Formats: sequence, C-alpha cells, structure tokens
Amino acid sequence: MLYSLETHQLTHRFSAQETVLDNISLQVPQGAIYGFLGPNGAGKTTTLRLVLGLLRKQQGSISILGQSFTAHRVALLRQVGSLIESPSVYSHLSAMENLQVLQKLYQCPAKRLPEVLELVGLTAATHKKAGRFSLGMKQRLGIAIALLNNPSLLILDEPTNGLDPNGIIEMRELVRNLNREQGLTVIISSHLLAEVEKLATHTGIIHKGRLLFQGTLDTLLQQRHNGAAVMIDTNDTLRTLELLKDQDLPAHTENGKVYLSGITKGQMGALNRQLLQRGITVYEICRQPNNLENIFMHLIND
Ligand SMILES: Nc1ncnc2c1ncn2[C@@H]1O[C@H](COP(=O)(O)OP(=O)(O)OP(=O)(O)O)[C@@H](O)[C@H]1O
Repeated sequence: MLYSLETHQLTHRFSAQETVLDNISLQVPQGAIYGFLGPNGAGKTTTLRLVLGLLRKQQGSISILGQSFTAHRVALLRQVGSLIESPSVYSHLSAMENLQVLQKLYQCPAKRLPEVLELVGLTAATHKKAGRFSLGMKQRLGIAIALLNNPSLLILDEPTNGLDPNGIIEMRELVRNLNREQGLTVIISSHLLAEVEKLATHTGIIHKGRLLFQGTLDTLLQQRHNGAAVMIDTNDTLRTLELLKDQDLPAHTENGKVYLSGITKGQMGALNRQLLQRGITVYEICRQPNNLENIFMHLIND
C-alpha cells in the first residue's frame, strides 16, 4: 500500500512532566480522506504541526509520499497544502489580491489563481474584500491558498470549527470534491465523530496523546456497534438482571432499566427469546446512541 503520510513512533513533550504525544504511528493511504479524531487537547494539532515541520521533531520519524521528511523536507513540503488553525488573510484585500500576494512566494503561474478560487467555490467573490467574507468563505480562501502549489496531500486542522451548519455542509462537499475530482489525499482533524463519519474513508483516533484506533471507517463502525450499550426495559428488572448474571453478561440498572454493553446482535436476539420464555414482558430494547466518549471508553477498556 502506498501511504501519503506515515509517522513512526512520534513522541513529543513540551515539558519534562507531560508526554503530549506517545508513540504516534499514523498511516494515511494515498487517496484517502483520513479523519484524525480526538477531543480537545488530545494532540491532533501537535501531530499535524510536527508533520508540517512547524514544530521541531524530538523522537520518531515522518515520511511523506514514501520519502523521509528529514532528508527531503523542502521538496516534500511543496507537495503538501495545509490549513492549521485560522487562515491568515488580509481583510483589506480581495480574494484575488490575497492570492496575488502569495503567488510570488509559491511561484505559481497566474492562471492557477482563478483555478483555485473555482475549486473552493469562490469565483463569485473574486473581487470581494476578504474582510467582508463569512468565516466559511475565509476558511475556503485559506484552502485556496493551500491549493496554490497543486499539492497531492492536503492537511486541514479542524476546518469546520466555528462554522454554522450550512458552512459545515459546504466544507464537507468541498473536501469530498477535492478528494474525488482532484485526487487529493486529505487529512482532516476533528473532535466530532459525526462529522468524520460522514466524510472519512479512514480514521485515526487519538486520546491523551495515544493512538487508540486506526483503520477504515467500516472497522470503526463495527467496533462501535459491538461496544454500544444496550438498554432493556422489562416488567421485572430483578429477574432480567438474574438472567444476564447467569449468562456472565455484565449489566447494571439505572432508573429501573437494565444496561449492558459488548453484546452482539445475535446474543441480543437470543436474550430476548429467553426473557419471553421466562414470562418476562419486554417493553423496549434499544442500542444507546454512542458518542465519541463511549467509543474511547470501549477502546481504552479493550
Ligand atoms: N506550545 C505548547 N506549549 C505547551 N503545551 C502545549 C503547546 N501546544 C499544545 N500544548 C499541549 O499539548 C496538548 C495537546 O494539544 P493539541 O493542541 O495538540 O491538541 P488538539 O487535539 O489539537 O486539541 P485542540 O482541538 O484543543 O487544539 C494539550 O495538553 C496542550 O495544552
């Protein structure tokens, strides 16, 4: 498999007391939309800053497009576009003028400027001052800047932070199009599982500086399903608990309802039959909506 980005055991400390990244080994397949998921403070930005050479690497190694980042830093950075935190744009300049300022720095041909504006859906705002842009438009201008170099890998750090629902949908569409139509591999960090679920082909989950999961979205969803808690509401909580205990299924009660986790669909079906056979009336069985925190708990306990 070809990887656009691989890190091997990246470890980072800002102080001797705290290890902010602990042996992070990422593998981002070429062509993927890689959702880098974790709660605030998990270490996402620190990882991405290291990958972009914005922080000095302390331990571990990084390779981009199969080449060592240390040995080919400048050449590799030319093939990577990024948007880390808020984009720096001049408010008194139009979208086009902002790009013209950077054109010299990036040494790209003038025809690339309208191209990138079109890619991010800002053609109509070409001559509008960036100071009058919505946050979503500013983010898109930031992505247009990141695309100037015609990169093959795009790294976006929480690009939907602060956007309204419409802006979030537009950002999702943009990332999807860049991936499908322009063939870009995209790494997108987020603290929202729902957002990553809608977009990513692969995910890495980071929690307190440790990578808890890495793989395809399908594998994550399977784990999530198996780990999800199930609520059972019957007319006899005590006998329901007894039945679960007999079968070594750990359960607890809350507000007269029984909760258990780590149960498969098949087990649940069998359990339902047994409850009915014992004359217990089942009012409701349902999987609990699973949030990122539950998945973390499940992953940590594994
Ligand atoms: N320059 C710094 N100096 C000291 N500690 C830092 C620095 N940058 C980040 N940290 C700490 O490193 C940890 C990881 O932060 P990081 O910004 O990488 O997390 P994150 O997953 O991107 O979260 P967020 O979404 O809040 O940015 C946090 O505990 C943070 O306080």
